[in-house]
Amino acid sequence: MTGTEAVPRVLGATPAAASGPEHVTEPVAYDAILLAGFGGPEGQDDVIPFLRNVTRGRGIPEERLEEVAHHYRHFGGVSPINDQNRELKAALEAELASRGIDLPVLWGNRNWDPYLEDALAEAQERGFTKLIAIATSAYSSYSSCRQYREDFARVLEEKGLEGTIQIDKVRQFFDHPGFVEPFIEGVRNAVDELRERVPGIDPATEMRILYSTHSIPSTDAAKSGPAERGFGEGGAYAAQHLAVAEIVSQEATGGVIGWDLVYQSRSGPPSMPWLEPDINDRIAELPALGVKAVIIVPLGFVSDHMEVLWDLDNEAMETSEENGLVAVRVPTPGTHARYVKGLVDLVLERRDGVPVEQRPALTTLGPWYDVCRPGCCENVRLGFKPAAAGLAP
Ligand SMILES: CC1=C(CCC(=O)O)c2cc3nc(cc4[nH]c(cc5[nH]c(cc1n2)c(C)c5CCC(=O)O)c(CCC(=O)O)c4C)C(CCC(=O)O)=C3C
Ligand SMILES: [Fe+2]
Repeated sequence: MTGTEAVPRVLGATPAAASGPEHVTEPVAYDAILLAGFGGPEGQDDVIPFLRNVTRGRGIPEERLEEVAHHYRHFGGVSPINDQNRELKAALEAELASRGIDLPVLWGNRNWDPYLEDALAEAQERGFTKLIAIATSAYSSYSSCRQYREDFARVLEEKGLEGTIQIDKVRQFFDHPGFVEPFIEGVRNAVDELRERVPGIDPATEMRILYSTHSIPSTDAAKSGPAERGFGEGGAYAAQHLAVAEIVSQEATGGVIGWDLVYQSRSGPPSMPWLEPDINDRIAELPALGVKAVIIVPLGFVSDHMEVLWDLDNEAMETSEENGLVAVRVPTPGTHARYVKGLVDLVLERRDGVPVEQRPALTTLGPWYDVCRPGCCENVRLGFKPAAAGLAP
């Protein structure tokens, strides 16, 4: 700490995240923000081509694809994710305007229209050469960080824009207050709601908080984040979720209510290990512990996309009911004012080259890196691919 300002760093600073080549503290004159989304289908005809885009070369079993296609078909073939990103883009533009910041927002997706290619074409047309990307994913792993960076590099290469357009990326923001505070508020509200719905309930013994995130293959998890920091089997991915869950529990309940980190939306062949326990398996164990009500927190997700609507609001809710539990699902950050403000702060942090000591982070793991090391979050199954926004090898 420099002592200039009280930064809300609940657990104090950690040497591992201290200033180094992974943090950029030189100001950069960015031309625009690149909002990089996942993308989703917007009609029945889009469903299969979209799923082909997502799963190309991944070895996802046919039955799993049919199952996921069914989730989309249930909602008319429309994923909510594109509208959520349209709303986020509008909210970012309003926040930027209200703060007098002149940075246009270009939106492009990895897997569906509008594509990253379209956003880059627009950047080229408008003569932009320095973009700061916000990917709609908060944690470190292949799927939630590196895959975005590889796609930036691929599109720049395909368009012959390497060396002309620079794409930087804001740090993974899992422990930024703008991302975490909406969850704290959501858990507080959920506790109040459950007290009303289950009169006389004892939160300490009869409530449980389940922090849920996307399962990923165990090999991807082990490779998430820099190996040097020794995060163990679950890698930075599991460590980050555990640290954020701890903070949310402390801030929202004083640590009184018991909690677990659980996983959802497993894919891949059954023979391949993915992170566990599955949320539904954990829910089924809770009645035997005396639990009567469960608070489901979609801690791994920035908005209410398909995995939240289907796997939590449908499946996990049904499992809770079957097990005689009252359940509440907490909102995702979505377009919460604190989240939107936080994303703009993350952009300014890079534009202005804010010293690391002044960057807010609520866990000892962060503030996370601006530029990743060469092998960070590499996918061992798919092999090495070049990635933008990284340190030179
Ligand atoms: C960590 C993670 C996030 C980040 C969490 C976050 O920050 O949001 C995320 C986000 C998303 N994943 C999404 C959709 C899909 N993901 C799939 C497949 C996979 N996801 C994986 C992981 C993640 N995925 C993995 C390891 C696979 C296996 C294939 C592979 O190794 O790459 C498949 C194929 C079918 C299947 O296998 O399930 C689909 C359709 C959507 C759009 C939802 C909508 O339309 O609303 C979003 C935002
Ligand atoms: Fe996914």
